[in-house]
Amino acid sequence: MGAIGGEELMNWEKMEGVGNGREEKILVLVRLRPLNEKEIARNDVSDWECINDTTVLFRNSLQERSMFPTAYSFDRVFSGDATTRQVYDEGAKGIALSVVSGINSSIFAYGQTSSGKTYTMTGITEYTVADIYAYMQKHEERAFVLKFSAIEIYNEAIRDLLSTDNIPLRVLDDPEKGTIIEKLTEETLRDWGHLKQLLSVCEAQRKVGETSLNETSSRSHQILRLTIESSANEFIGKDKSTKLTASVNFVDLAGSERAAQALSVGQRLKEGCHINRSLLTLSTVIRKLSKGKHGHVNYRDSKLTRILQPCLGGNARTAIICTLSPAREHVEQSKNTLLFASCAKEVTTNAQVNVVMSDKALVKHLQKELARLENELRTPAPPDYSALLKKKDQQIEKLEKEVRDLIKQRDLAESRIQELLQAVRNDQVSTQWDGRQGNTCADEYSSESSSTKLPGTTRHQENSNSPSLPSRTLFRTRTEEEESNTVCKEVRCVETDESTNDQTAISNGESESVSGPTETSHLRNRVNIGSLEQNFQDLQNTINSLVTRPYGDGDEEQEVQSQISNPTGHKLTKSRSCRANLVTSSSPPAFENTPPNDFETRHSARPEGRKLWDIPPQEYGGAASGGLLRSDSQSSLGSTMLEDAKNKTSGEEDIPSVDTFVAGLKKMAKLQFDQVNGSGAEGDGLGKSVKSIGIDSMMDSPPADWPQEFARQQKCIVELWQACNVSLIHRTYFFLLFRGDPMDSIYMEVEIRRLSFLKETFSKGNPAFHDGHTLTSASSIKALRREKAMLSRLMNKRFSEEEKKKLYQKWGVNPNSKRRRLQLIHRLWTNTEDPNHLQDSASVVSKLIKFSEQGQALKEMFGLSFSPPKMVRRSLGWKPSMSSLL
Ligand SMILES: Nc1ncnc2c1ncn2[C@@H]1O[C@H](COP(=O)(O)OP(=O)(O)OP(=O)(O)O)[C@@H](O)[C@H]1O
Repeated sequence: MGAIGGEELMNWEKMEGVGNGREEKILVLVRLRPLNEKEIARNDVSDWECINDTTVLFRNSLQERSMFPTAYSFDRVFSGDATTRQVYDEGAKGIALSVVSGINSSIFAYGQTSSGKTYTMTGITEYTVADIYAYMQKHEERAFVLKFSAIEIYNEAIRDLLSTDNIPLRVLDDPEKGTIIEKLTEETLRDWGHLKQLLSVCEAQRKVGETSLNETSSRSHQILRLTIESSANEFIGKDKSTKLTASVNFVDLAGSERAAQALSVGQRLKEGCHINRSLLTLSTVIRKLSKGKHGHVNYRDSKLTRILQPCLGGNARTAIICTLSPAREHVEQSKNTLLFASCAKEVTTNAQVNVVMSDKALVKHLQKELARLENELRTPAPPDYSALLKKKDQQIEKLEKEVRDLIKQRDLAESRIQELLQAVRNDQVSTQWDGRQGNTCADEYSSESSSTKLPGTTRHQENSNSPSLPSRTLFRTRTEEEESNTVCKEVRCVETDESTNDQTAISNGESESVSGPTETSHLRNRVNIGSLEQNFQDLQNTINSLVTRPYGDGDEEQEVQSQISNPTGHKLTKSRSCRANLVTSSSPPAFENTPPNDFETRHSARPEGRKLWDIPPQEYGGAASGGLLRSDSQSSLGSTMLEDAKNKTSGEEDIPSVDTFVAGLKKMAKLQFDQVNGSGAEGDGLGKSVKSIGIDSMMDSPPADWPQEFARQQKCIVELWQACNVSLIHRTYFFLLFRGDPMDSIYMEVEIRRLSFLKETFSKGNPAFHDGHTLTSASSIKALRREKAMLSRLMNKRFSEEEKKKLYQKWGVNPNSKRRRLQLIHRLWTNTEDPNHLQDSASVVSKLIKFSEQGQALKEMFGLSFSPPKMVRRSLGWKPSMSSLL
């Protein structure tokens, strides 16, 4: 038995330059076994030849596949006549004996079944242990403790080979020790004889079975672990005592096999599957590690790799002995083994000397470290004052700027408060003045008992053909002076004449329309309230920004806020018309508990039991783009085509349906019809203004030069659409439905007047009120932008790639640009001069919203077409046909 001396070991370490935490590659040895008796008996020949100490050659004597031999190089190769002693001495010894220097080490045997793994590992284990004992004997100055444990992994279950229990053991992750096996027996060795006895126990316990390739085939992976702890005798029990501790693993893997070759069935087949699977995981781990330690390595995919993780790229020195069978029938398996060996030689490990300090030594070391740190703290490095000063200066400068900005904002807020107060005073004065006139909105609310016949009724009374309207009185139930000194009026409108049969005027939730001074005054009040709301909103925005400032002066903020919330010492309460603006407010406004009045109870504008801020914005008329108005009621008119249009347009993409559009048109026409007849509803700034700019002309028959007039009106409408940011879908519906028929004149007129009013209102920066919701220039732009985005999303659904390509080309859009679909939509309806552009725009949008272009047919379906008016009387000529529509 060869022995190793301490000096020899130390020399070897110096020579190799390892053991101090440097990386080294796994040592890969290849051992070719000689042909066995069976193989010789069947005249098998070996195609493998070790041409030198490091190269093995595959020489295919049959030359079936390649004319040329293949050479494989490794750290060391051993031919069939090499002994295990040679393999140990010239290969594995250096690695195995690192353990005595406190370095973990592992020796693996890898190869196909019957290639000689167990044969080799038995010898290697024996020689290593013998050398370790020899080393211990030569180093009496150190005290050694040897511990031994042994496991086998059989069918993915871990078994303690030193225990007769067959209970599988669990693998655990210990934060300090890493992967450990729970309840594993670890025997402290008494002597070499004791170890020999334990090794024979393991051999007896290990699962071995007969296969056609190996009579004593190992059916499990075996890991024998020898742990050596050593410390110098002179320091034992003393402060300076340190201990070296390391383990050497002897790993005899189960052999890879082909079920067909091993003729495996039943239990053997099952074993073979587990063996091959865990070996595959080992190969994968090795392959990944051979490419560098980047990314995830699947150690946890098998118990084998999980337990051997430190040996594979961790804190250990590792040698792998790859065993080959020379027989021709095993060529493929041998090549696979060499492939594994080639990968393994690229894997690096990082072995370190494992020094364990005694508790006393550790305390001493820590005390020393603590003293060093305390010393550092006592004499800190001088700070960089100039850099600190510079930083402080910058902070001061920033804060000064913030203060200047805040002062500016405070001044602005103060001036807005003044403006608001002035506006409120003016409003009060005008209300009082209007009250004296007896014809104003304030007058309408002035007395519960008085019943005043309105001047606006005169016209109807003159007209004997029209039914006379009932006299109505609108009255105010409370004012700010009378009740809560509110700045905005809390008003409600009720009919005094409950007995009247005429409910038409209020059936839409609208108030009575009157002309003359009453109308003017009411309108002025509305405008005043509208601009007050705007002021209030602006003011609130300013307040919000002031309140959220990070460096605000608390007193200043409070002062501003108290001025805003109580500028006249009164509590600010918004009128009902202000409520929509308060929907976004986080706290409920002061009228939260105001019960619905008679008017609201009877009409759906404010559902009972439901607060106004609970109502979703769309119920106020969500399409605030000056175009389509949403209608809850769906037209019963329709055919398959209409239904189709409805289903396709009002569904998934939230496209207003064509009947919603038609309902809006009809409503508008009805409103204007009522205006002209004096029986209509008011309460809508838009309707009133339309009337005030001369609705009567609508009753004229279409002019003789109607085609020219139609072109002029259409151009005018298209320009107004653009100016008022009208919905593209509205434009498309309108454009496709009204194509120049003389009967279109009424709708054309209505559209022009509506849009002219909107344009004028927007140009003054005022909001327009319509159908219970507020339209502003900004809100219409926003809504249009939303609609364009929605249409652009539909491009992919409605057009094929080819069609889209053509469209991009036609509309001058770069087909490669990122936002090409939106760019295209943005180009639609922009050129108001070019009829082709308009027609093309309508075509694109109609396809996107799946709207049929059969305008005339649809018009008839919706009842938008009517007989040419009989112009008997200017004021009545179109009324019968119009009535039939409404
Ligand atoms: N180098 C060698 N010289 C002489 N005989 C050998 C050599 N290697 C292996 N043998 C013999 O070959 C047979 C199979 O060897 P061994 O059991 O070690 O193979 P194995 O690779 O461990 O197989 P398995 O994976 O099936 O357990 C044994 O009888 C063994 O004695």
